[in-house]
Amino acid sequence: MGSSTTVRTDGGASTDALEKRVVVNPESGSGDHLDSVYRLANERGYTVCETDRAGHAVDLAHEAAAEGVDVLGACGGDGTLKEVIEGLVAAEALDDVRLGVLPAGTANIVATDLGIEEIEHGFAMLDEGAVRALDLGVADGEPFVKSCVAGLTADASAATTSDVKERFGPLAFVITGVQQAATFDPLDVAIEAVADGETWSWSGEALCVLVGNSRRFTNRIGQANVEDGLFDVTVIEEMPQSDRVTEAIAQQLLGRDTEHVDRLFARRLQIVGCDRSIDFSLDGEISTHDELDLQVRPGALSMAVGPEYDPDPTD
Ligand SMILES: Nc1ncnc2c1ncn2[C@@H]1O[C@H](COP(=O)(O)OP(=O)(O)OP(=O)(O)O)[C@@H](O)[C@H]1O
Repeated sequence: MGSSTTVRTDGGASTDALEKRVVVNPESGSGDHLDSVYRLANERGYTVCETDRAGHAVDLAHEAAAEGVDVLGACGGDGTLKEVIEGLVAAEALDDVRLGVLPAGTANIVATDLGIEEIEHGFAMLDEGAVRALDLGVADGEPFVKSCVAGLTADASAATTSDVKERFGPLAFVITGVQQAATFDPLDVAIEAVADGETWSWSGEALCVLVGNSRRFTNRIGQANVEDGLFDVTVIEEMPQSDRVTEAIAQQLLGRDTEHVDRLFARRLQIVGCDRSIDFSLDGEISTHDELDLQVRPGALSMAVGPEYDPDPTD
């Protein structure tokens, strides 16, 4: 199967003859999904491979590709999906595998963005739903689907407890971020972005740089356009403490542009830490870099989506 735009919708060829597998993280979310995953997988002709440690889904996805699996479910949260994609990238098998997320994590942000409601729905969409060619983000060779975040929110996302994540979902990161803002040391960064042949440069003190692939962070948080070949980039400048909560509320809840927030679209982006290395959160996984080069691989993922998925969400 290639990565053409809409590969198949309801009523297309049956998946019965295809090799189908699920990679499942038994520990993700509330950790009580394994029985139903085995039952559904059995009913639908999928083999199941369980992870037994962090990072294991990378190897299992790589093996699945090497063994000729055509349809692959990633069952867990955003971290498990990221690892599965990493395995497919390493196996150079993105073009050969139809991928689906079977949400069993805590926040399940990517599943929500793709309109996949829960595990059984994920199986149904993987077997019978539409498959779209979605952009993949790559940061210094490492793939990500949802976002790459530098600064305040990277700290916040590492510090956010699963209890808070469970209660507030995507807003948890913002809430924790605002709580931490008082003690946060801003980033001294230089950013260079390219879109449509034009270069945009910014340097100065920022609270955070938010690079969304399937996710946007400003003008109401939610799904970004994940088929436009562009990142949705937000730079939140250092600002007086008194403005922070007001601007967060204006951006997140009221969907307004504000003075200290810059937003642009880019297909390539370089972020350099000028006075120290920067912590980046790549789909929730933290790593430290002096500089990071981000690129979009347009339409690289063939992913099953649900009926609520919007190929072109408008502001
Ligand atoms: N068997 C395992 N034991 C312990 N950790 C595991 C195991 N399998 C995977 N992991 C790790 O668990 C981490 C969290 O998984 P995941 O992100 O899928 O779930 P979550 O954090 O509950 O959900 P979300 O990311 O949607 O909030 C991942 O970083 C993954 O590497």
